[in-house]
Amino acid sequence: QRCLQDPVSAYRFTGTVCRLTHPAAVVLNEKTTKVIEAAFQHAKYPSVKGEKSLLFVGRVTYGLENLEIHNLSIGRSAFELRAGEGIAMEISNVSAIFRGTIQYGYGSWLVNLGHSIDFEVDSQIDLGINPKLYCGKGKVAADTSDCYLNFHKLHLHLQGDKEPNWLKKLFTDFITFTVKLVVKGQICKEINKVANILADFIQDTAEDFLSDGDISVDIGITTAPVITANYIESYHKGLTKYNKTTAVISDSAFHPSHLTENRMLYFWLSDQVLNPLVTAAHQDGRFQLNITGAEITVSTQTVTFLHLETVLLSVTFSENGNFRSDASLDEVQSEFIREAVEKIGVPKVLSVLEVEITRVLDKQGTNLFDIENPEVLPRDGFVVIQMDFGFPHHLLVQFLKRTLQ
Ligand SMILES: CCCCCCCC/C=C\CCCCCCCC(=O)O[C@H]1CC[C@@]2(C)C(=CC[C@H]3[C@@H]4CC[C@H]([C@H](C)CCCC(C)C)[C@@]4(C)CC[C@@H]32)C1
Repeated sequence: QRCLQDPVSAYRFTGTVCRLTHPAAVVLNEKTTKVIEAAFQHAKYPSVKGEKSLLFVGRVTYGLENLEIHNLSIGRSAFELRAGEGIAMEISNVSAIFRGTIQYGYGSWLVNLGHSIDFEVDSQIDLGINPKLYCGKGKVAADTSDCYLNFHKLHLHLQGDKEPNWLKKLFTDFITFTVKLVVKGQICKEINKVANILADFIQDTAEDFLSDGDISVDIGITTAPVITANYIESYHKGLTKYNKTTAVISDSAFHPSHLTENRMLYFWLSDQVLNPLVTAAHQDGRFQLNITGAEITVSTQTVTFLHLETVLLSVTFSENGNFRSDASLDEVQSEFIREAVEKIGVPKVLSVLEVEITRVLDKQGTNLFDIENPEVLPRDGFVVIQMDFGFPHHLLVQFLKRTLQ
């Protein structure tokens, strides 16, 4: 299913929503300088060659090779969420030294001369990027083509400055113009690559988190993310896949008012995501539980439990949380089952479910995230999971390793 243009109509097919508020973006932004550093260092600077014909005199050839970046340091990064537009980012006080080799020569019908010297350019740059988020191949993608570099300082040093001044004068403009052009082109291209690797990394991590064994969840997006001054919000299918069957969602009805803005990270999950997920887990034998040996007294009868599972399978819970039996049972049996379920079954199942959910969360690596005060809020037709978090350093290392592959 392709991305729907209109978010409101897309909400019907949206099983899960992720809202990242401004405080969360502040935490992520603290790592931006590391991401930008990776982009500068990972950029490849192509060689540049040119020649200029001089009438009746001959032609001058020149080229820039082996351009490398050294002594990179990134100042500070500031950002702003621009409603309905995107993210405005300013990375200031980027200082770096570019080193390379300049080839120059003179040729005519009479003589050909050539020489090369090493140069160093000491630079101070301010970087501006305005990422826009869009729907790219079913995932959130970033367009950072609105990218510019302001060079505050660009001092050229030729090899030991042993060369004559005329050479420096002749080539200073060429070298500084070419370094500006090559560096801007390569850095902005690298940043776009890194931004999309980051977006993919986050979505792949979320998809991996929701997959275990034969059960997986398709969190492809249903429409482009929405950006307000306070948050970034993405809309995902949330379709459970199990045994070659994929769940269907047609009217899950998300509304932005379902979420607040005082926590860092929100996940909105429709019951139409949770029900197929729990059903698949049950069919996959994840929730088998035998309770034997327990005794209860109903009226004057004491019955020993042999298999509560048998009793539970014949009991379903009604909408308001009370239970009703499937089969028509007489009064004593019905009371017996009520006691059995409420006094033994539910506490026992909850204690086991708590352990099982914690095991799954740990197995999926949740414990590796610095999650603070997570809350699970069941609502009518959906569940909200909200939390604060610290950005774990190991996650940045994992991401940068993927960037530098
Ligand atoms: C019991 C308590 C424990 C609970 C533990 C969690 C339980 C969760 C349960 C269910 C979860 C189910 C829902 C999962 C759906 C998640 C889908 C999901 O993965 O949603 C993500 C979609 C992409 C994105 C919008 C996002 C987050 C960050 C965004 C990125 C931030 C910066 C990125 C810029 C492009 C970087 C620019 C800087 C660069 C140097 C130029 C940006 C904006 C790209 C997009 C992502 C959320």
